[in-house]
Parts: sequence; structure tokens; C-alpha cells
Amino acid sequence: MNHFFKVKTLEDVMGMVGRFSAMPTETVTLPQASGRILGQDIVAHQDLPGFRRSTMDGYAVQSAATFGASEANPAWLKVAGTIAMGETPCFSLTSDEAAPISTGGMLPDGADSVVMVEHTEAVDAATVEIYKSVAPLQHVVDSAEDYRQGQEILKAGTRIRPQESGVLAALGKTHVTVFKQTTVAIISTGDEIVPVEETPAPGRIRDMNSHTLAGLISEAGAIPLQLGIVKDNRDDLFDACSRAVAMADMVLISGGSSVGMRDFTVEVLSDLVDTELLVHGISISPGKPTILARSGNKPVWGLPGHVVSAMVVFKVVVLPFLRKRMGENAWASPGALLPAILTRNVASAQGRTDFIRVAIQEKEGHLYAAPVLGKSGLIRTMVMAQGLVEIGENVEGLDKGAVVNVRCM
Ligand SMILES: Nc1nc2c(c(=O)[nH]1)N[C@H]1C(S)=C(S)[C@@H](COP(=O)(O)OP(=O)(O)OC[C@H]3O[C@@H](n4cnc5c(N)ncnc54)[C@H](O)[C@@H]3O)O[C@H]1N2
Ligand code: MOO
Repeated sequence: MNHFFKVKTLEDVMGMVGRFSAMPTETVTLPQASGRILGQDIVAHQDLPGFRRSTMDGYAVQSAATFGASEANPAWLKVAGTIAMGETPCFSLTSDEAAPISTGGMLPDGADSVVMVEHTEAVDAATVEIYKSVAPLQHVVDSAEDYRQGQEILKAGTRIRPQESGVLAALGKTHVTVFKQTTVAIISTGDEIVPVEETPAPGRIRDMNSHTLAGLISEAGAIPLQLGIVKDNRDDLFDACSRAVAMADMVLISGGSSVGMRDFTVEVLSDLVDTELLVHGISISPGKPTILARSGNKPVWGLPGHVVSAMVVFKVVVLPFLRKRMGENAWASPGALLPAILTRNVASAQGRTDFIRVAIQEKEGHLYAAPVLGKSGLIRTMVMAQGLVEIGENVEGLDKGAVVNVRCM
């Protein structure tokens, strides 16, 4: 019997992620690091912001001097020197003094809070009335309130989002160590597949998988390399795969993963340099005829040809391997999960993990997940869907009204 039927569970396959190591690291400039995966731990070498800083326009004071102050019973304070932005005040504040300060200005020694300007009235150049009391540190960011010197800020493996770029900037990191960008080669196979610019003759269809997969790879932060279409010919596929393995860090081959007469993928993957066939068949639907081989340290995938199956397999199986290879420490995270109410019963076979495409609808403040039914060759079903719902292998189905977690896409 064909070993196609020796399917592995999704859990078994996920257990193989550890067989692949992360990319090496490199140093890039801070703007280039945006969206990349951090390759070093970041520890604060200084307090942030590093000085006691006003968050309002007003007067720097000692909070105790304002206790009990009100419109009816204002506190009278002497105006001390003014505070220039970006400068260290050259005076200390005493308990009967206030100093005009702008948002972002540095509080003088002795001051622990700021009264907003709208709660004050300058009586003359030397005196100000305070109409409202402030608590210690009110309207102030303290010297180490953001981060304290020595504190661990970011761990290697963190994706550098805009906020991470911000903290790296605050620490003066002009250069950052990140994992090298992962390139993923895409090969579409099939005599019936033609490039987008061609008008397909009867019996042929345009190559969708190169484009859906390229989009998914870019979305993950890796670089897609579209290597085009290879005919159903063992030698052509072997040459294309060998080239792909040499030039990329991961390879995706779509089509030819099943058990048909012309399906050479498993044979070719078994013949690659330093190769090991790890998976041929996963107990998931769609996507059962998925192949995974290891060529050196590079995962090489045979994805099912059906456009939906290839996309779903990428999302639920390939992506964790890609993230691991990219150096991301949250590789196992399924991303954003949105709780929603299922709009109809969904059947599912036991012993297999099903992924149902769903459209997310909002009605009267509630989110609903409406299953989008259709065969896995229909791109329409992905266009209509905004997420996937997983039905575990030991679950027979889900009932209408059940709250499900939608994996957004
Ligand atoms: N006897 C059996 N036949 C099939 C089984 C099975 O268990 N027993 N499994 C079915 C399932 S499930 C899937 S999924 C497919 C997977 O087949 P392959 O990976 O070998 O893919 P192909 O046969 O090459 O193509 C399937 C389908 O997808 C179209 N295709 C392929 N590449 C592209 C592309 N780049 N862009 C758009 N469409 C593409 C292709 O024309 C076929 O229609 O096997 C079932 N068969
Ligand atoms: O498993 Mo196939 O990938 O359902 O369509």
C-alpha cells in the first residue's frame, strides 16, 4: 500500500518544528529592523526617560504645598525661575515655590508634581494662585517610570513592531541584531497550470498558488521567490527543487502531493541532497496529502494543489515552521483568535482535525462565524472568508450557537 495513507497527526507534525534551526543573525540599521525578528536580548543600559518629566503645561510644585487648595482657598506660591525645554533647571524648588513648566520639561530638584495651568492664575510676575491640589508624581513621568536601568526590555525572537522600534530608538540603538531574512521558494507544478499572463486553453487554469503563497509568505515577514511553473516531469521537478533548495531557506511545491500517476513530488523530495522524508499525509482537512522533507536544515514542503488546501496548510502547518526558521519565539502562536458564535451546525469526522472557513458577521453587537461551504478547489470560499475555525480530531462536530475561536486571516 502507498505510504500516503500513513498519515501523521497535526500534533506529531508540530513536534517536528524543533528539527529545524533558526536563521543566522546580522546587524542592520534601526529603520531596516522594522518588522524583523530581534536576534539579541535588549537590556536597559539607562533609566527611561532618565529624568523627571512633566506631562502637562503648568507649574512644577511640591505636592504638599497644594494640599487643601481650592477655588475658594487657593495656595499662594512664589514663582521661581523658568524652566527651558531640553535644559536642566539651574535651581531647586522650595515648598513655597512654583515654576512654570511646559509638557516634556524637566522638573527642578525639589518638585514632585505639576499643577495644570488651567488650575492656576498668575497674580503677578512673582506670585501664582493654585486652585487645585495635586498628589505626588501627578502629571509627571518619573525618571525610571518607563524602564529602570538593568531591566530586561526585549527578548531575542521578538518581532520588531513599531512600539519595539520606539523603545530601541529611546535607548539610542542605531543598529540592531536581527535574524537574517528568510527566503521561501515557490514552485507550482502541473501540465495544466499556465502563468497569469496566458489565456488558458481548455483544460488548463492559471497559476493561483504561486500568488496566494507569495502573499502568505510576505504577510509572515519572509521573502517569497516565485520560481514559476514546472511540468509534470520528474527530472524537471528534481532540477527545479535542487535549485530552490540551493537558493532559498525553505521551499514550497504546490501540486503533485497526492497519489496520482503523475505525482512525482515525494520521489523528488526523497532524492534531494541530504534529505529525509518526514511526513507524507497529515490527518487534517483540507490538506491531507501534505509532504514535508528536510534537506539539510531546510524544510521542503509538498502542498496539495487545490488552492484552498495549499493556503490552509500554509496557515496551520507551514507557518509555525517558517516562524521558527525566522527566529521568532512565538512560532507556535496561532495569531489573533476572535471569539464568535457559530451560525449553523458543522459536521466533522473523528480522527481528523478540520479547518472550516468562516465569514465573520456583526449583528447587534455580537460577532458571528458563518461557515463558508465549498470544495477546496474554489478560491471563492477563501475570498468570502475572514477566518478559520479548528475542529479538533476528537470532536464530532460543532453545534449552531457554540462559541468558537476564529483564527483571523
Ligand atoms: N484517489 C485520491 N485522489 C485524491 C486524494 C485522495 O486521497 N485519493 N486526495 C485529494 C485531495 S484531498 C487533494 S487536496 C488533491 C491534492 O492533489 P495534488 O497535491 O496531487 O495536486 P494536483 O493533483 O496537482 O492538483 C489538485 C488540483 O489543484 C489544481 N492546482 C494545482 N496547482 C495549482 C496552481 N498553482 N494554481 C491553481 N490550481 C492549481 C489542479 O489543477 C487540480 O485541480 O488530491 C486529491 N486527489
Ligand atoms: O485535503 Mo484536500 O487538501 O481536502 O482538498
